[in-house]
Amino acid sequence: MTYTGPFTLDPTAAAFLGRAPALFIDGRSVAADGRGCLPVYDPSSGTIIAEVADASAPDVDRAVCSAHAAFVDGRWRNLRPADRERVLLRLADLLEVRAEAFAQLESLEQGKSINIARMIEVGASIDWIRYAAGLATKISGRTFDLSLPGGPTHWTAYTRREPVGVVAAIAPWNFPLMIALWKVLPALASGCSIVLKPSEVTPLTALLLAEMALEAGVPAGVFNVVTGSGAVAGRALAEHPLVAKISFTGSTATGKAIGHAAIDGMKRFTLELGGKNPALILRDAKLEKVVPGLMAGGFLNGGQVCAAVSRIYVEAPLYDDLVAALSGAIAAVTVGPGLDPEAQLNPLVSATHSAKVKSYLDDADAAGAKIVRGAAVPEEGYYVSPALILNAPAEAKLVREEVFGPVLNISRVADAEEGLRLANDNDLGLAASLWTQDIDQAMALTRRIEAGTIWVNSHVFIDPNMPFGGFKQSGLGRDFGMDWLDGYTEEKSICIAH
Ligand SMILES: NC(=O)C1=CN([C@@H]2O[C@H](COP(=O)(O)OP(=O)(O)OC[C@H]3O[C@@H](n4cnc5c(N)ncnc54)[C@H](O)[C@@H]3O)[C@@H](O)[C@H]2O)C=CC1
Ligand SMILES: O=C(O)/C=C/C=C(\O)C(=O)O
Repeated sequence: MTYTGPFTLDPTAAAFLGRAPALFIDGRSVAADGRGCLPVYDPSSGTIIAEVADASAPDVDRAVCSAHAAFVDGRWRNLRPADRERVLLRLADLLEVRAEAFAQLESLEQGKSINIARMIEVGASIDWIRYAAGLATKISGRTFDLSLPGGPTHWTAYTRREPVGVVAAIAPWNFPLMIALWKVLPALASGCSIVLKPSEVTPLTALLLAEMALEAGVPAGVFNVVTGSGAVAGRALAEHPLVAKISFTGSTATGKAIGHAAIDGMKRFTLELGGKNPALILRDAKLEKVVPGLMAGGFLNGGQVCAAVSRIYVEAPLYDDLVAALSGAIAAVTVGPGLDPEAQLNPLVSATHSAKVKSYLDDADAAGAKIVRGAAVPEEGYYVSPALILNAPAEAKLVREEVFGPVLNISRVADAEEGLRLANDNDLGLAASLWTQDIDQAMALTRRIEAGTIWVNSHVFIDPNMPFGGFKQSGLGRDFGMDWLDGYTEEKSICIAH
C-alpha cells in the first residue's frame, strides 16, 4: 500500500506501510496460513494505508511454540541479568534513533497528535524501556527463619524468582506502542518469552518493535508478534495451553473473558481495564490550575486514555465559573489530523469507536442534558467534536459507562461529601483526581476515594516507578514500580536441611 495523504512521511514509515502482510515468528517475517488480511485505516480520512495478516489459531500456535521452545532451551532467560539489561538498553537507543518513524506510524494508524506520539508514545516509551532494563539486574529472593519444631534441622530457607514462561501480551489501540511495551518489557527483563497480539485496529508498530528487539540482541523466538482479530487470534492466544501468563489491557468485558480463559488454564494474569475517572473539585481549588488540568486530563489522545477524566464533581460555589471556563476552552480547541502539529484534537481511532462515542452523546441529548460542543469537525474521518455535558442524571449511561472519547460530564455538588459519594458510585475504580489547596482535606479524601491512582491538583501522570492498576472492575494486579517483575516471575521456596 502507498500512503497518498497530504503529509510527507519519514522514509522508514513510508516503506513500512508498503510491506506485504506477515507475522513475526521465530525471528522472521512469515506469511500467515491463509485467513487473509486486515486493513489498517487512517482515521483522519478513512482510507486504507496498510494491510496486515489476519492470524488463524494455527498461526498463533506456531508463535506460541516458537516462544515456548526459546523459553525451554534458555537462550534468553539463562543470559546473565546484566546481559538482558544491556540488550534492553540497546533497544531504547535504537528506538531513539527511529523515533520519528514510530511516532508518524502511531499518529497515522491511531489518529493521535504527532506531538503526543513524539512526546508520550515514543518519548516516554524510551524512558520506560530504560527503567525496565534496570529491573533485570534487581531480581532477588528472600530468606526466612523457620518456626516449627523441625526448623532447626534446616540450614536455611529461601526463595528465588524465576521467569514464569511464555507471556501472552494482548494490547489495545489507544497507545499501541507504549502499552505493548508495558507488557513486553517486564517479560523480557525477567527472562520470559513473548507472543504479542496488538489490536487489529493499530497493528503496525508491534511488528517494527519485534524486529528492532531482534536487532538489539533479543534472540530469535523470544519475541513473536501475531496480528489478527480478538475473536480468533486473541482468543487462541489466551486459551493456548503453553501460555503461562496473560497480560491484557482493554475493555472490562474482554478482560473478564480473558480472566475466565486464564483461570481455566491456571495461567497467571494481569488485567488493566476501563476507567470512569472522577475529578473532585473543592471550592478552594485554583481555577487557573483546574481548567488546563481538566482539559489535558480529559482530552489527551481524544479522551482515549483509560485514566482520563470523565466525571467532574464541583462544589457549588465554583460551578458556574468552572463551566464558563471549560466551555470557553472547549470552543477554542482546534481539530485536525494527527500529523498536523497545530491540531489539538484529532480523529478517534475507528469508525466503530466514533459511532460508539456519538451514541453516548445522543443518549445524553435524548435524556435532556445540556451539551456544550466545540468547533465543527471535518465530515471525512472519524472526528467527534469535544463536548461538556452539564448535570446529566447520575443513572445516565454517559455517567456510568466508559465513553473513551472527548466528552466530559460536569455536575454541581453541595459539598465534598456529596462529591465523594458520587465519585465512588461506579463499578470502575481506575483513577481519580482531587483539586484543593487544603492539605488536610486532601489527605483525608485520598483515603476514601475508591481508585488505584489518585492525583491531587493534576490528572493523568503515570510514571514507571509508580504502581498502576485498578480497584473494583478496573482490573487485577499492578504494573510498574520495583515489584513489576513479580507478575512475570514465580517465587520458588527452597529449604536446605542439615
Ligand atoms: N483500558 C484501556 O486502556 C482501554 C479500554 N478500551 C475500552 O474498550 C472499549 C472497546 O474497545 P475494543 O478495542 O473492542 O477493546 P477490547 O478489550 O475488545 O480489545 C483489546 C484487545 O483485546 C483483543 N481481544 C478482543 N477480544 C478478545 C478475546 N475474546 N480474547 C482475547 N483477546 C481479545 C483485541 O483484539 C485487542 O487486541 C473501548 O470503547 C474502551 O471503552 C479500549 C482500549 C484500551
Ligand atoms: O501516560 C500517559 O499519558 C497515558 C497513559 C495511558 C494509559 O495508561 C492507558 O490508556 O492505559
